[in-house]
Amino acid sequence: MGSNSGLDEAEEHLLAVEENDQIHQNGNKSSGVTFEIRDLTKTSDEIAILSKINVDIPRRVIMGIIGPSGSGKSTFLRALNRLWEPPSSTVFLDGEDICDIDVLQLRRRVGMLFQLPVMFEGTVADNIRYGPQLQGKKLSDSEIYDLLALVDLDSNFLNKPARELSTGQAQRVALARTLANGPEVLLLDEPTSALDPISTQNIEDLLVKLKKEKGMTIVIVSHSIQQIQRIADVVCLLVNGEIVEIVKPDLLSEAKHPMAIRFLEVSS
Ligand SMILES: Nc1ncnc2c1ncn2[C@@H]1O[C@H](COP(=O)(O)OP(=O)(O)OP(=O)(O)O)[C@@H](O)[C@H]1O
Repeated sequence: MGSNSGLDEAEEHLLAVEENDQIHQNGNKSSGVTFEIRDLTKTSDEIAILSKINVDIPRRVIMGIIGPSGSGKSTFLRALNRLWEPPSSTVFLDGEDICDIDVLQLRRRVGMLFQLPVMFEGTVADNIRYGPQLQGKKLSDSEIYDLLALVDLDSNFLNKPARELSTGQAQRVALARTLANGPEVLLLDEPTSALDPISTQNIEDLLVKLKKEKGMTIVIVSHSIQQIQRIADVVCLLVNGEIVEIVKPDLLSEAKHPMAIRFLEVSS
């Protein structure tokens, strides 16, 4: 399925997600597509890492990306904010080729969170102030309180040394730091794989809240099919650099690609 042919049903599903009333009610922007990805291909030493990826990521949805190790999930995610530079005219954000967008501007609009949060020197407040400061904007304490509240941390965290946080707390501060830039899109690469179940649930609840209350578009790579089924509206299954299925998470068991079936069998 190199060119993702035969995905008509999935495209219909994506349109249905997009048409969802709740999605229309949130945020100020008109509904539609956040990312359009057209024939996104990457090869290394003649091996296809991404192979003719064609997919639209609708606004205000959580899209889960799953697939076997080495199938290209992180590479795909990194292409969306140019941590890996995609070929021009393959990834469009709000209709604009991302290669034509200033890279710092793009990364403010498309924030990213990794598996392990990296805290900068200084306090939690210093970390959260960092991004806006680069744009010459100084966040007030009350703006930082609001961001901390959004990630369910109380105001006592403001002056804590960031390096003394637990991994779960640090991941939430990393999320607040990303949100301080006011992104439209969040990319998450296995954001909870280093966290305990309660911290994991906190982050999952937060992502759903950010989609519903802030109208954000979220793309999350996860090794946990259960996690994707809990929070995603739509899921892409990547195998050998190809999208072989785009389905509603509760229909994953109906995947038809042999590698997809094998992956789902061993993952559930
Ligand atoms: N910079 C690079 N240069 C060459 N090959 C790379 C590079 N980055 C990744 N790869 C290769 O591309 C393939 C896809 O890697 P990627 O990290 O995107 O997979 P993944 O699905 O995220 O894997 P995992 O689930 O193990 O994190 C792998 O075979 C990897 O070795």
